[in-house]
Amino acid sequence: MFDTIAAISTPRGEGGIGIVRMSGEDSINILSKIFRPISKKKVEELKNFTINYGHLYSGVNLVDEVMVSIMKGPKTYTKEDIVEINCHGGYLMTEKVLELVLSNGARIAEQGEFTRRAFMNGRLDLTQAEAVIDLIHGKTERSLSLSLDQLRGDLKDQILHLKKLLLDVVAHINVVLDYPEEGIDDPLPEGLVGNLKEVLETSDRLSASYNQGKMIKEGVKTAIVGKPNVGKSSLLNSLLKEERAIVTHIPGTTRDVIEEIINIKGIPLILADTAGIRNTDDFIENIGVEKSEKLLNDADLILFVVDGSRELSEEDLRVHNSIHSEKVVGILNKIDIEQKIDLSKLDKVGRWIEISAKENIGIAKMEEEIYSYIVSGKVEDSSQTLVITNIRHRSALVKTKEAIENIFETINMGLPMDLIAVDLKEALDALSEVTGEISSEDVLDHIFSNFCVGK
Ligand SMILES: Nc1nc2c(c(=O)[nH]1)N(C=O)[C@@H](CNc1ccc(C(=O)N[C@@H](CCC(=O)O)C(=O)O)cc1)CN2
Ligand SMILES: Nc1nc2c(ncn2[C@@H]2O[C@H](COP(=O)(O)OP(=O)(O)OP(=O)(O)O)[C@@H](O)[C@H]2O)c(=O)[nH]1
Ligand SMILES: [Mg+2]
Repeated sequence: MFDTIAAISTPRGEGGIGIVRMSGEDSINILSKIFRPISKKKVEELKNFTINYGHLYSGVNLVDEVMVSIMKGPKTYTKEDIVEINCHGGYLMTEKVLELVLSNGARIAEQGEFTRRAFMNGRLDLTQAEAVIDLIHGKTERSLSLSLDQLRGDLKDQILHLKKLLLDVVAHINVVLDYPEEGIDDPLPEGLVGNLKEVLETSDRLSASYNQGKMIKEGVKTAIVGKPNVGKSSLLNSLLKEERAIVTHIPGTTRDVIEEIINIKGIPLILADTAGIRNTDDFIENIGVEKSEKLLNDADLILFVVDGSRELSEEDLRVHNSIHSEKVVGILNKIDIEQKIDLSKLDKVGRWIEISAKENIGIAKMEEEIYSYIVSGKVEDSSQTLVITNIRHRSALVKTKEAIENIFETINMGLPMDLIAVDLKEALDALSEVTGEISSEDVLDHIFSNFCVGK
């Protein structure tokens, strides 16, 4: 049995209501020391799954007028007894209510400790617990919907299904080993080879889905680069539909990196407008240029902007030389005025999108093209197929896949079947890591430390 924990579960600051939550076997006893229901009933007599109006007292002193939810385990969020005190919101009031339960026997909860208990007590598996944190951090509709699928248990069910397929193979091998007359040298039955194939295909598909999942969850780091004065800041402003960055006719206007987030069809783009890249004697501008070049390397996507109304220059070529062709989209700006540029030397750019940032021409089409560029080949319809968003899951699924590949090698070489037992165990262990059936304190500490207090 764990001790009784307490925390403020609502955000700090002023709000209509604040919730102080307790979980553990002492919760109701602690409540009985501080809560007087208006019904005059004793706290112990209050019915399970009720919400009760009354007052909190510290000794004889009134602390607040509250509503208290009583939920007795095991059918609760943590499977333990839970008491939720709904007090008046406000920084000081919620703090005082928390102090009151702490001074009556509860201990302050660590980050994520309620959800950790839900996991330890078996109400959630680790993928579901991770989904809870993702829900709280989720910033787009699509990331919320992936987290909700995971909280519902979609990934857990898939992993348990894969484990079941492998356990069938394990059972067969154990029989062969126990009764050698079955023939260790006989090939694995067709059906069980099918099991292994399914595990291989699914672990491969799921681990590959991480690229898409990461993009939906964390966004695409997008750097807007180009030589000075081509219209990078104007482009940022037109994507944001807001005059965010300073635009002037003077080259070298932007010095620092300006970061803003936009959302294209549910995928966050973390846009960075950068200083125009050129050789300059200006000390401050030079720092900006260095930052721009660093961003070029870190970005998932580069919007390389050129000015169509001017001839191609050495400065354009310098930027062109420092970009990676796999992640660049060309933006041909200023198409509203006479065109002079020859793009043929900029051969790292596979696709050019024509716009006028100043006159707002081609912006919607550009968003479409950027979207299709970032999702090309990477995104399936994520409402239909399972997508993972967590690198921990990906590493384990890659381990699974590799273990099964080893098994197929063993089979193809016609080696005795008992040799695959080790790889089977490795695959099963990796799958158990995903669901948390196998987990270390360190891994759990790491996962739950990303939670909010009170979750
Ligand atoms: N006030 C409040 N709102 C909240 C939560 C909470 O803990 N408290 N939640 C916290 O994240 C979320 C809701 N999630 C919850 C998940 C499971 C259970 C629960 O009691 N489950 C029981 C079944 C209860 C029943 O059968 O009626 C169980 O699984 O055994 C409660 C809340 C969002 N809103
Ligand atoms: N005609 C025309 N002018 C544009 C267009 N886009 C930007 N400009 C003008 O080009 C000049 C430079 O624009 P900025 O957006 O500041 O260019 P930048 O690339 O951010 O420049 P630096 O920050 O100095 O690197 C301004 O005078 C803009 O009004 C366009 O589509 N058409
Ligand atoms: Mg600028």
